Amino acid sequence: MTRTFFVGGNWKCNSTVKSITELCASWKESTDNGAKYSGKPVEIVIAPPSIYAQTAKDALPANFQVSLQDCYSSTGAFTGEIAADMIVDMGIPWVITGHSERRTIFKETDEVVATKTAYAISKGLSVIACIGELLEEREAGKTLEVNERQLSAIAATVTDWSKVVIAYEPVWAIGTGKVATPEQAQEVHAALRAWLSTNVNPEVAESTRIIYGGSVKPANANELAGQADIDGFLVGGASLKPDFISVIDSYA
Ligand SMILES: O=C(COP(=O)(O)O)NO
Repeated sequence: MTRTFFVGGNWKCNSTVKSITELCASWKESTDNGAKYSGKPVEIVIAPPSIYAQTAKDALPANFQVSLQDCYSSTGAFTGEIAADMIVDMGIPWVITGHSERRTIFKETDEVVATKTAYAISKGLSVIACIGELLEEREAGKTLEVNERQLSAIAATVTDWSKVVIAYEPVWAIGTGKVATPEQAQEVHAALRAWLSTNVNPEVAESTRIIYGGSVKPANANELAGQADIDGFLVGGASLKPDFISVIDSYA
C-alpha cells in the first residue's frame, strides 16, 4: 500500500502573532504560485504553541492542518493543562505526544506518554507519537532497544492505529544540526516497522507512517525522503521559515 507522505512542523515555544501572520502569508504565496507539492497527496500538520492555535488555524494555507504539541489525559483540577477533550472541542485534529523535550525537561515517562496517546485517540484526535534515543544510548549500542521499548509502551494502549503517526526523533539530532544519515534513519525506521509487524500485525506495520525528525532542512530532506521506510518528517527549526515549503516538496 502507499502511505501518504506526512510533513509536520513543530514550532515548539516560538512565534508571535506577527511572525505567524508573515510566515503563513509566505507559505500561501508559495502554495498558490506552484510549489511542487501542490495537488500531490501529502499531509501537512503544523503545531504552534497552544495559545496561537487559532491564530495559526486562521492564517495557514487551506491544506495545512493544526496540531497541539501536548495534551493532558483528563479534564478537571489540573491547573495549566489542556485536555485532549478541549483540543477536539476547538476543532483541532492532531496532537503530538512524547516529544523528547516533554520526556527530558518535563520528565514524562513511557507510561505517561502512553496514557496521553491512548486518551487522545479515545477522544478522536490523531496523534504524532514521538520516540528517540539519547546520544549516550546510541553510543552504548542501545538504539533499537530504547526505541522499541518506547514504541512498545505506546503500542500497548493504541486502540486505533489509523490515528497514529510514529515520529522517530533521535535526541542527539534535535536542534543540533547533526542530522541522522539516511542509512542511520532508515535502519531504525525499518526496525520499528518490523517491530509493528511482529508485535501488532503486518497490516498496521505496512500502513502506519513512520516519520523522521532531527535537524531536517531543505538541503537534506530529499535524500531522507528517498528511504523506503521514511514516510515524512517532523521538523522543528526549519518549520519556522518560508523555505519549509521546500521540505514538503522534498518528496514531490
Ligand atoms: O524536535 C523536532 C526537530 O527539531 P529540529 O528540526 O529543530 O532539529 N521535531 O519535533
